[in-house]
Amino acid sequence: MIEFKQVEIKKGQQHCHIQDWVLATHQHVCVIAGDNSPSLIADWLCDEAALIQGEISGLPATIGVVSLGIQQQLYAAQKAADETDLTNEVDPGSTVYELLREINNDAAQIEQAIDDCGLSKLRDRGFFLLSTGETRRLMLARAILSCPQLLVLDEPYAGLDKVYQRQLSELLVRLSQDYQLVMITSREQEIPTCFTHIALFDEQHLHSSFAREQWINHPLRQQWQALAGEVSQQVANVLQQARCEQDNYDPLFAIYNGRVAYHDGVVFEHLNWQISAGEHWQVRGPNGCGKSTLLNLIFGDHPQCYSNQIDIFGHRRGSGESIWQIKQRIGMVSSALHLQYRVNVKAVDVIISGFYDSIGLYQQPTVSEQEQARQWLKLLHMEAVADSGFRSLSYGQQRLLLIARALIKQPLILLLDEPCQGLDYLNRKIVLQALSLVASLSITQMVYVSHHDDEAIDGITHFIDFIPAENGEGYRPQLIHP
Ligand SMILES: Nc1ncnc2c1ncn2[C@@H]1O[C@H](COP(=O)(O)OP(=O)(O)OP(=O)(O)O)[C@@H](O)[C@H]1O
Repeated sequence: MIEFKQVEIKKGQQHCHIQDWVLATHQHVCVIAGDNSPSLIADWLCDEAALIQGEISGLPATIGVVSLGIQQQLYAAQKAADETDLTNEVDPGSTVYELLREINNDAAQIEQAIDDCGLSKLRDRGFFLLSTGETRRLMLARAILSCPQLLVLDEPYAGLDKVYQRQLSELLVRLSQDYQLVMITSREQEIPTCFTHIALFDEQHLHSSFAREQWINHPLRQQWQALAGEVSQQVANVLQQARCEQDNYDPLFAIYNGRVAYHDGVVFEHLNWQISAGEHWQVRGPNGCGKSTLLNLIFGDHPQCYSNQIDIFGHRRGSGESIWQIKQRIGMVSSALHLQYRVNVKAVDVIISGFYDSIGLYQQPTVSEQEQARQWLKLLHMEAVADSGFRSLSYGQQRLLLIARALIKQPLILLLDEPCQGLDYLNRKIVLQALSLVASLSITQMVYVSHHDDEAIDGITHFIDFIPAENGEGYRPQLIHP
């Protein structure tokens, strides 16, 4: 059995306190939290956080960890190995197969992990080219290949499409027969049957642990739900008050016969779509169908922007428009942006950087910009970390800052590519309810991506579904609207 006694784990400004916690060998524990503190356990297991007090005993010799923190580590290692700055080429990163072999050389075990995690078509694809869900599946395969006795999974469902969510649940049930599982999750709908116990964390402390059946009526759950309603309303109020006169465009964006393809095949084609005034859209479809690609075509960051016929805010893309003026009217939150945001500027400056569309802050902000950023920190209950470095914060706190960064400039279009990834139970509820208010009050127009049914945003009535093409080559869009 694993035992925590008077433990305090610390990383930067984050703490996790566990007075007394015993995980019996037969228990599979699901951790739910009102903050990101339990992620520090995963961080400590990867030498990314320090045990500054107490004792943790009974840990097995091999432990596998899947977390967004570990993914950031691998991204940093791959970037460090990237020497293309010298050669002026784009580095795809190590291939999926190389990254699996790095963990375990046994060919049969690698094949099993490839099969379990749906990586067979991706074995030769470079790390930097993988989509969000493809990267998550790679991280899971690496953890399984370490043959762990204990598997710690921090938000393993984040980024997985519906098919792989189901496959992961089945896989966890199978793995639970051989390994002990600890899963940190903000998604109560997605707790596989093999989890027998729940541990609740609140305000950086282990609050309680109990049998799974007691969760649904737990008082803390009701309390969090009420709090989420209150805070999300405050967020919507601030956005509504700050609203100023903006130019009107109709449509805001249009793409004609859109197509994206690489040397190894088509991602999607035949996309005729526009965002008309007042519409909010959700883009749906399996991992790798081109959702993030489409959002990057809107944002202007995709290399195939100019081989497509695109109109944005009344300009034909590529007709001499100022890309910065266009970007100023678009807010973006995505995992790719999160991974690229590797500078260690102060939390308050991360929010201000939204005004300048920069990663980091290189200009002297105005007094009004500074005041607005402070107001956001207050709303997010993050005033205490205003001057802390971005990198010293938890993944979820970083994500909240990036959401505020996208909203602060009152964009005409808000691109939200799985915005809730990494948020804890409470903040996920706050962000989703706030976005529902933002959509129904038409404060900005949204293009939203999520794979999770419980992350629906009220007010979104228009959908693009990417479905596999009949000829087996890539995906075809299907537009659904009232
Ligand atoms: N340079 C490239 N060469 C080949 N394939 C690429 C390249 N860049 C991206 N891809 C592939 O394009 C596909 C679309 O990627 P995209 O990130 O848009 O998918 P997605 O629908 O957002 O997926 P997810 O649900 O996992 O986030 C992926 O299969 C990705 O691996």
